[in-house]
Amino acid sequence: VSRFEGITMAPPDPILGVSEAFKADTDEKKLNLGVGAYRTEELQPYVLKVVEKAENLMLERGENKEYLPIEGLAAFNKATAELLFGADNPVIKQQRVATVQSLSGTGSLRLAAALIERYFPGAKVLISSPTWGNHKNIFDDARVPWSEYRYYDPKTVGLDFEGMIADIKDAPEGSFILLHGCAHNPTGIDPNPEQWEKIANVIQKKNHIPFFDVAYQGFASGSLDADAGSVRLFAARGMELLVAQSYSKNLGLYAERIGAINVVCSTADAATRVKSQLKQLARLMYSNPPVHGAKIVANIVSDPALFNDWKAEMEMMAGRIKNVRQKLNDSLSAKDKSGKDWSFILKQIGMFSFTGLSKTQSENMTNKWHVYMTKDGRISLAGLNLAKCEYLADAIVDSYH
Ligand SMILES: Cc1[nH+]cc(COP(=O)(O)O)c(/C=N/[C@@H](CC(=O)O)C(=O)O)c1O
Repeated sequence: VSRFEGITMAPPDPILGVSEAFKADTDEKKLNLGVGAYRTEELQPYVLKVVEKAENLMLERGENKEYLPIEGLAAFNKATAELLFGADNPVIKQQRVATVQSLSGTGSLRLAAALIERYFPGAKVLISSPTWGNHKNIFDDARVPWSEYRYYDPKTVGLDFEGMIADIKDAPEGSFILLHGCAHNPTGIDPNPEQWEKIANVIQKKNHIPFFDVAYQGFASGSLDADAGSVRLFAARGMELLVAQSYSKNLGLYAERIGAINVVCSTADAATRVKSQLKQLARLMYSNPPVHGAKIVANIVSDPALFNDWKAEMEMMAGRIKNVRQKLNDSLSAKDKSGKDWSFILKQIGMFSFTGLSKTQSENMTNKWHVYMTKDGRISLAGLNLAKCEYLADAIVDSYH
């Protein structure tokens, strides 16, 4: 008998497991609205043209495969912090940001969780209810206790702002508050500027530490600067904060695993010490990060023409999703005789729509209509095209009532 007999079968991942089930489905009507990955109108994965251009330049230049430093490619770390805060931001000028390239958003969150576990014993993280399916796994594995703050209000299909503020206020002083910088996953509902101000007030008042997860900068609104607004608002108040970044969605570098963890400290000296400890933790986890994605980002951001190409493609991707939102809303309004208001589909931002479909109804979408989505009722509009909106609307109306 095997020595590994005691290892049981793990359940499929709530998000990535949906793609596996989709692939196994042979019905040609099938739709994959599970994983948050951009697809074209032809429902094909998309390699941004600006990425191909950057890679061709890199091939011509010839790149060695030497280890990167533990903290990653210096040119990338500079570019990623400037993209997030703006090159002329005081936190950049005063060298108060500790930036470490890591394995995309997930790796950055996990590295930050290890730092919290090691240097903030007993501190807990507050995460939104609902939130991205992997947040809880990451903090559980790092043995960082978490609890939830109210976020989604099913009655209004909007933000439960009062509940959010109350829960953040009630948290033990010095808690880490995990915030989605833009394009909240899975709800697609973001606080408005006034609400961000109030969120910053309560966090400052309670001496909490803001911890942003920025996985969609530029992808939500099409503008890199607009989507960094919440982070920059908190930084402008002189708050110390953490930000995990990802280039999976906004630059389509999903499989390159390129991202970063940024820790804004009140002094440059503290930032230096924080960076040194993040390096210790990275070394024992994966030693050093992959070079290819870092060079793509650094080459694009440092070349004005490529940078402009990227901005144009981000606007194109964000625009396609907005078109799909409009068409789906129109199809639902035309087909659903119940008078239900579907306009929340237009108000939500980013690649997801939180439909309010229950677990059972979501399962009906898959079993009867071959529409693949996560069991929390989230659909990724990035996996939808105009031609399929009618079909999806039929599936939703059938499943809803
Ligand atoms: C909010 C958020 N944060 C971090 C990540 C991590 O992505 P990375 O590729 O590690 O940078 C994702 C990915 N979200 C999509 C894919 C996934 O679940 O991994 C999703 O929600 O479908 C997020 O939606």
